[in-house]
Amino acid sequence: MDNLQHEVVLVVDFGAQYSQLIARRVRECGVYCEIIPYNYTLDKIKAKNPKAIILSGGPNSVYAENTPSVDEGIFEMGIPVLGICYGDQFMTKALGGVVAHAGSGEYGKTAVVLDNETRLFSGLEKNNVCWMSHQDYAEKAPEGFSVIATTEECPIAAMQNEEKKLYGVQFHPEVMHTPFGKQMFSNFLFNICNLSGDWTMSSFAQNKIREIREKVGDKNVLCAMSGGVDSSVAAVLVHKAVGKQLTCVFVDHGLLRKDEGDQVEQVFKRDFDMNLIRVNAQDRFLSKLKGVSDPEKKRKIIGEEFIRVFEEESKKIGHVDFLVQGTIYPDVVESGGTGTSATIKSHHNVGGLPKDMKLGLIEPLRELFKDEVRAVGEELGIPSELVWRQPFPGPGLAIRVLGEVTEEKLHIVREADAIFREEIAKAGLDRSIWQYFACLPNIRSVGVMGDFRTYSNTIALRAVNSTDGMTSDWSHIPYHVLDIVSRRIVNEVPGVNRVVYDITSKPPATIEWE
Ligand SMILES: Nc1ncnc2c1ncn2[C@@H]1O[C@H](COP(=O)(O)OP(=O)(O)OP(=O)(O)O)[C@@H](O)[C@H]1O
Ligand SMILES: O=c1[nH]c(=O)c2[nH+]cn([C@@H]3O[C@H](COP(=O)(O)O)[C@@H](O)[C@H]3O)c2[nH]1
Ligand SMILES: NC(=O)CC[C@H](N)C(=O)O
Ligand SMILES: [Mg+2]
Repeated sequence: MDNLQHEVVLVVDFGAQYSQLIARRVRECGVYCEIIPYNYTLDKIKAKNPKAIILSGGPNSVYAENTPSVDEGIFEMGIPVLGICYGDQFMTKALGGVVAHAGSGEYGKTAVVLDNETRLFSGLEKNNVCWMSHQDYAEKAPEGFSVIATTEECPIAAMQNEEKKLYGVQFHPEVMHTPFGKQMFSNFLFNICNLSGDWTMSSFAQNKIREIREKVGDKNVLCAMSGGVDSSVAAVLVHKAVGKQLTCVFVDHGLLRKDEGDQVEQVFKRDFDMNLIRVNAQDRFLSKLKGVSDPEKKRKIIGEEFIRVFEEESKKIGHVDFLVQGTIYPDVVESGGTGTSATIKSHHNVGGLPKDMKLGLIEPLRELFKDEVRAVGEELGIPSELVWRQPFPGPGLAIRVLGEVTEEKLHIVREADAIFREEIAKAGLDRSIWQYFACLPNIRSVGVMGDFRTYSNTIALRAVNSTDGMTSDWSHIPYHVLDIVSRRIVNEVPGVNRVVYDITSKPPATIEWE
């Protein structure tokens, strides 16, 4: 993102589970926000010209050895700093206060008394509820700080030094369970930091288009186009920037849903005035995946094979320098790409990329969450049917067939998935469920059909609600819909005798099974 264009707030990530939620809350207020790892140097931080810094929570204790710390020079930059939980404890210790292990921790919803005469809590109810998750606490605030919130267990639930514009809260305003969190962020950004809120999707799109045009010049660009939301939005941005220098390449890797290849081609030709090449690469992907059952290996093989296809296509076009991908922020976070987050799974387009790649990458959506991508899509006038299409992962059915991928298993999961999608649409639920699909868990079990014993496959159905794919709840599909889906799958898909419904949220599970 070009920092010169927007006011920027930085979130220093101390390894919290939900640093990205802090960034979301800030962006929801119309302020651009980026997450940086705690070991960023002061020079690098200053180069981003932040208007404020927020310190995240984290699993460590500040009084232990070798715990994450950020350059304390940030407290001297003259910009407002807000510490959250571990971030609050870090600030307390760094500025001469005392942090200790509390007798008992506080977890979950907690009653809190706020000083609503302060700028941070202005307009809020004095007796309020916040969400806590800590076992350490600030025993003594640093000099110059006053206490502005308390809970029963925590004498310093929030503190401030107005003169230095430093603020700390022990609770988590970024989670929905702190109902006043959003207002508190807004108070911080607008009352305290005096920001204007200049982050809008239309300014984002215009800046990106200009940036891409400058970067590409008169070179040629190839766009990895899946027919999904992210790559469609990325392609339209790049097309607006460089027009005919762009060629889109859609790879049919044999891991697509039923009839998807033809549908993508049709929709693309109908809705976009761009060049599209469809590459039929079913055999080469399947042969590379033969005998491989480890999910991370599968992802990396697919990621690499995608790039090899793009490289071959770019040679055919001649003089292609850049590859556009619809990579979005959660792909980067989950692939361990922010520097502090753990690798959950290597998204084929980030952690799965080969090291010796020759094409330069253009990823205009790399900092955006899914809902923001959709907002950009609407801004650009992309048809809403496409903008609101449910996500489909690049490695496709290969990560929905657990274990080794074979033609036969792909056929089973593809047919089951088609039935599930058809019934969801019939029930009018296709817009209200964020993502829904069938998966083949590689389990066989005993059944009885027509008086015969069967020993066949289980299909697992998964349906979730989410806004950005980072967290999700399983969706409460009515029983009568599940009932018809189950009966149809067992009756119509040979090789299946059992259907189960996945009722885990994310976390602790993930949306896809691999
Ligand atoms: N079959 C494919 N052919 C070409 N490129 C692909 C294909 N599948 C995925 N990609 C590339 O990988 C990127 C990431 O895939 P991902 O599924 O996250 O995004 P998407 O398909 O564009 O959107 P959605 O999340 O809505 O499915 C895509 O944006 C695209 O650049
Ligand atoms: O393009 C992609 N390449 C991948 O490798 C990949 N893995 C997961 N997903 C999609 O990301 C969202 C979050 O999925 P998980 O909870 O399974 O991590 C869900 O929407 C998943 O479908 C992927 N998309
Ligand atoms: N959520 C957090 O940031 C926890 C901070 C610290 N580990 C504590 O237990 O108090
Ligand atoms: Mg996709």
